[in-house]
Amino acid sequence: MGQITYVKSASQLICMDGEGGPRTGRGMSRLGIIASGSVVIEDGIIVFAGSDALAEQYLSRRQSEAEIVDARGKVVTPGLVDPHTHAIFAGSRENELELRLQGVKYIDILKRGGGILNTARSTREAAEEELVRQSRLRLDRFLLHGVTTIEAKSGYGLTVQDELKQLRAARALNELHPIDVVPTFMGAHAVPEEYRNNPEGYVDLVVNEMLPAVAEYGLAEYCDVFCEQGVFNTAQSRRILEAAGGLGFKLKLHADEIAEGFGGAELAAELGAVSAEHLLKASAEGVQALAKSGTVAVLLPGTALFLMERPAAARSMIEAGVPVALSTDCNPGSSPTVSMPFILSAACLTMRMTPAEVLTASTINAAYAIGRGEKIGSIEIGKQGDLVLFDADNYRQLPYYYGMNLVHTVIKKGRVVVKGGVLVDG
Ligand SMILES: N=CN[C@@H](CCC(=O)O)C(=O)O
Ligand SMILES: [Zn+2]
Repeated sequence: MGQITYVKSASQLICMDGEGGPRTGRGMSRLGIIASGSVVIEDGIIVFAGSDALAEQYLSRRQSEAEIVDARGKVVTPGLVDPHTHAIFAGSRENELELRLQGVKYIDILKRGGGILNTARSTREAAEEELVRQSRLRLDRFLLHGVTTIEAKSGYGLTVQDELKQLRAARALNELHPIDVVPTFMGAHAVPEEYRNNPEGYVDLVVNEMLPAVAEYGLAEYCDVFCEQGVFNTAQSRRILEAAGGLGFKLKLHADEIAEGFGGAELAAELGAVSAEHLLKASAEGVQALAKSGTVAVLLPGTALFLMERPAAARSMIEAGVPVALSTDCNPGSSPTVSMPFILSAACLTMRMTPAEVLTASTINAAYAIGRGEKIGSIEIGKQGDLVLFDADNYRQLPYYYGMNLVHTVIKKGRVVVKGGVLVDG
């Protein structure tokens, strides 16, 4: 008999069950709510989800003692999934907030050698253990905000050795922390200072040395590129992503964040990328292309807010049939937050997504954005036992109480890792 966790009598159990594949259109509003619902997890896997009465019947047939988690008065959702982070880094950049408040543009800070290049300096300087130490604290904070899986990109090393170091840190954290970390190689995050006058030379390095090394050590599942005016153009992005695809990486793209009509969404769709991310300035054609290719749009309303920019056109994307996911974009420059609950509020308030849509976008659709839709993102038999218990009467309160953390309990693979809003030791 296995280890059983019995999450008992939630006022609302948000199952997100029933459909294979990421949700689109009206499907994003179907939450699969069970009032007075319970979940049974055995050896980390969900073995029952349904009404309290049926849960009692189910458990009466089992011999094992169950650890009971009282969910009365709580909303229970799948563990939140953050499908776009740059969470493995050293240092911080609060000085840039003040620069931007004075009117300096984010991209101009990068062009002056700050921004991503600033974090690249501190990340290169940090020993691997120090990188793990600083990032681990960030992962603890993610967990306290109900996040049980994150994607994490490299891209603050920008040399072969430092990119590998960052990805090894991600792997170490995946092993030592309850949060699952899905690694993405993003050597093409910025052109480092030593290649300032030879950007093509840096693209050669990414293609000929970094990608093969990352593949050889099995350090990343995805490859991503910052496809943007003044960073990597569409031809360079295509070259890198095609090489990555040839080595077996799945693809992501930072697309259409800053420049209007740069063609990032179109490129992501054409290359069959799993996700296209940011999309603040995506063209109408680009949005149609994403709908056709089934590429998940990972939207980052916190970043738009923090950069004081107009957010992505989530409503048009949902109407066009694009599967939409949400993310913090946790990074030290454009979005220094780990709070998915805040992102849910921001998505409602700045992009007019509904409370039901933002829950779908931060669970099942976010799981599909990182290729984990069959394993996490919903409360269904056979899926991983990752759950969050919120101190709320109903799911609409989650984005409503903005800027508040209502997370009470977090369960990862059947184990209680946050209780009463506090990390559980061990
Ligand atoms: N835009 C590119 N990359 C990150 C920001 C990284 C940074 O500023 O350190 C983003 O997704 O927002
Ligand atoms: Zn990003």
